[in-house]
Amino acid sequence: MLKRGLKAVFFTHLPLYRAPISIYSFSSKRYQRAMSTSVGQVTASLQKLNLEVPPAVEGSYPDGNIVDLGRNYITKHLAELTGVDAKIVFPALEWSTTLDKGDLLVALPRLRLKGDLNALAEKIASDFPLGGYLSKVVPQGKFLQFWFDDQMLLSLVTKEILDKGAQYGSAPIGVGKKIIVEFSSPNIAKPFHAGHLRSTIIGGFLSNLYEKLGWDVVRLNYLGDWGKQFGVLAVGFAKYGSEEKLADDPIDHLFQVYVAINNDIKAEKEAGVAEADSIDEQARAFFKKLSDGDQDAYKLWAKFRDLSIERYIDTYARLNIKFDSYSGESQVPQELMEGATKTLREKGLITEDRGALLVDLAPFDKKLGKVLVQKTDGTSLYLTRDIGAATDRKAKYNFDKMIYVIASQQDLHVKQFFKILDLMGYEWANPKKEQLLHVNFGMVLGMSTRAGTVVFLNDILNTTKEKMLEIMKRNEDKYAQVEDAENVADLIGIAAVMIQDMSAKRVYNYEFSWDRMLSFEGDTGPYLQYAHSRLKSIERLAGIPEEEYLNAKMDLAVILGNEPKESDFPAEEYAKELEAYEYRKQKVSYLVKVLSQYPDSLRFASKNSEPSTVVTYLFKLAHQFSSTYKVLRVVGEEHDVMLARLTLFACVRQTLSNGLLLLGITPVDRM
Ligand SMILES: NC(=[NH2+])NCCC[C@H](N)C(=O)O
Repeated sequence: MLKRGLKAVFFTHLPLYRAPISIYSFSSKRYQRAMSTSVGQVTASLQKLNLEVPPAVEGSYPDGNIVDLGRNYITKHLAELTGVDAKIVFPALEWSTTLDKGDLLVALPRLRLKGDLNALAEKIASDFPLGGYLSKVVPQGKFLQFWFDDQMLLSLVTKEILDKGAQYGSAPIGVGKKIIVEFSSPNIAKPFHAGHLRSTIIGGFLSNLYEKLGWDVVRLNYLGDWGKQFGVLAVGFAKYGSEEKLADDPIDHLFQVYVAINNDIKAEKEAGVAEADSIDEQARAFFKKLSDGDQDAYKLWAKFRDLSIERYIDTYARLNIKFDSYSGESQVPQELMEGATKTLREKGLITEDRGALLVDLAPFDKKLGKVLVQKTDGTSLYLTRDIGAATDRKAKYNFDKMIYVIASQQDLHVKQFFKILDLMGYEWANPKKEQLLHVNFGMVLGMSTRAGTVVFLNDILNTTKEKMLEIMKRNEDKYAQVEDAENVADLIGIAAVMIQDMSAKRVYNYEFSWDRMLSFEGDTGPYLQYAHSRLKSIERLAGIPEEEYLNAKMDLAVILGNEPKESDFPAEEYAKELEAYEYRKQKVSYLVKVLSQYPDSLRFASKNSEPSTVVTYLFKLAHQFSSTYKVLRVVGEEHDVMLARLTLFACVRQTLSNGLLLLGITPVDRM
């Protein structure tokens, strides 16, 4: 099953680097605090390498991001050579689209320079001090390409990765700020559908990401645990419920009960049972009792909820997700919803229609239309509960930012309640403040498990695991060697589901395909897991203690081996040797470049709330590793060469591991 033929793609595309200032927006005081602990370390490394310490442009983070260090260096000298302010130069330094176009580039028109820019590009390129940071500056029309010095990048990046370990890539951007990430939010007694799956995966990732960027993150699950459906469930439970089954598997049992009683409701409707005697009426009456605070009704409801949550906790743990709060629609204080309608009324935004209360949003935005905020019987609505919940959270947590991870199908709903909060006059709901954010996503097409209906996340994960085990068993010899195959299958399966979900931009729909996602070839979760386990095995097979190789001196000449000398070879062979050497050199150089880009990729991902940015990065890293490893063997080389190569691959493994964990995937060491 474990094919060696991993695809070698080395010119994968990177997103263009744009307007970096906004993603680093933190006050300079906070920045100073964050910087004060680590500036010494970097300065020391730079001095050792005889590199000048360029001034840190506000918003750069040279300690945790070597590319930023390079940006600062280029900014300083480009500002000097052109007379353009550093504040304009820094954000104009963009990522190159491919690794063969250098590391950073600048379009001179972006510096607002006038005159013959082609000639100016030539002049700057020839005057630019390389200073140990750069190997060359190449003019390309009105553009300048900056190439980092390979040895500089190798020394600084590997040191950075080894020093920071699991923290490589993090930056104190959000220190002192609080963010609420609301995600997953399934409905009790109803199926856990693809929308919940995606919300769980994307929300889990965003929470981890913000944490890595220094934010204080509150993970919040807003359960669908209120509404008439609980009346239906209570009536159903009296008829079909079993305490034993409830205790054994509450999520499944409640769903079965819900299905059974809904069938009865349907049958009643068809038979034309009188409203007063119907299940529907009993359900309504139960929910009314519950809303009015009846103790017995409350106890039953609380039991359903508590038992369900207990199960949720275990399943989310399989995905390394732990919620700080299981809130829900039931938890929204009545006063807050009443207060909201009162405020809206005072602002003259409420219209009444036969006892129901409406807000007309059309004058502000045609597409938002008219919305119901209170029903005739006075009970609340999904929308009103969201309004109340948001104000409640602001009071409780005083967040600086709140993200809702909800499917695109609810775009309108979210726009409506965001608009109402804004109309109510809350500063934090003002769209200009960008404190409320809806992270939406497209649909999953064709998802079903073996059992048919997806009742909860567990079903999806169990089915994936079974399928993964089957695939693993096809290779008997390999399978016999895997310890704890069940667990490994589970972890690879989870990676398969997650990577499939996060590979493309989140707004797109995708087709759920077992075959594709479980494949070890192509850009899949199993492929990334395989890359990680291979990296682990390199270290294992070398049989050298970590303490020894993690202190190796990272010398490019040692890693590459001696450059072939013409005198040592017959002419024909020499050409071949030289070509192989150059190829190896390019591979290593690109691998180090990719390693250095990890911190940037996290910041891009946070800017657009886009997990695919990190997934794309990890594939690029895995491909680059795979093609480099082919020409850079470890075992059998001289000791110091082995040590240096091991260190390089250890850095790749650390970065891959950090990225996988960030996505919510536990990397496997053997498979
Ligand atoms: N604040 C929110 N409305 N969050 C989304 C809740 C999703 C809802 N429980 C559903 O399944 O559709």
